[in-house]
Amino acid sequence: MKTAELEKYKHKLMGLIPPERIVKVEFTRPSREIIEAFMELDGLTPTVSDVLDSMGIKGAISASRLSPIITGKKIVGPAVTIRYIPESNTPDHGYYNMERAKLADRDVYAVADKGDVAVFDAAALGDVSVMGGLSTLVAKQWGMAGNIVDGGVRDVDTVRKLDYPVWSTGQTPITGKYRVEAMEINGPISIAGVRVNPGDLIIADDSGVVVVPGTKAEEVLEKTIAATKREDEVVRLFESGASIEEITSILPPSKW
Ligand SMILES: O=C([O-])CC(=O)C(=O)O
Ligand SMILES: [Mg+2]
Repeated sequence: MKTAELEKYKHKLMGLIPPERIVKVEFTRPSREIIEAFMELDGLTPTVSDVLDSMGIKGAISASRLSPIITGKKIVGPAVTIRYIPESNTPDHGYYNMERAKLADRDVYAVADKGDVAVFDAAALGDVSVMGGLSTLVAKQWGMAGNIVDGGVRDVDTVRKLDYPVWSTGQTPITGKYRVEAMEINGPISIAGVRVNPGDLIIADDSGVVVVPGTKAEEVLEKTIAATKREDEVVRLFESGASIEEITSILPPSKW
């Protein structure tokens, strides 16, 4: 990216990644209204996962694959992305030659808007960290909604103390410094086999993570509200002792 376009972010960028590896800083995000409407719903990721199934979209990832570091959290926000690949040298080279580490997490927060979700494609290297306590402090301070890390996270106690929502492949003491290299900010990435473009809507809770294509966010919201209402009605009918005929009549057969 041209340095001129990054001028606006100059006061926050730490220069952790060469500027030409920042693909874009402007892109369309789902509106605040859509995000808030999703946030109000209970049982969120399972219902959205069903809706994506019905629309033929691959977007859901289980919590056993990307696990919440703090349970009981729910986040909804537009994705900003960062992609890592492994270094070929062992870390000794980096330490011995006092090389600069190639983690760029704080630069992805620097080009994000408040309420964005930082999504890390770290090649599913769960034993190697691409963020920790310092990273969490910066992300929280700058108003990120949370992080989704297909890779490792360390300083887990600090992440919990700062009460910042993070889902990850692994938790580890082993740093990614000199083990991985940040290749791109805000390009398309994949996490757990699911594609993420910047501006896609990320939804995460205790059941897992779903990725909703940005352009489909409104349609998915409408369908999710309708499905949630149907399920709430089933619960109400069960609790009020309604007949099985009555209950099954309001749900599509696929629900059973
Ligand atoms: O080395 C790392 O993985 C990053 C780290 O500890 C931090 O952000 O505090
Ligand atoms: Mg640390």
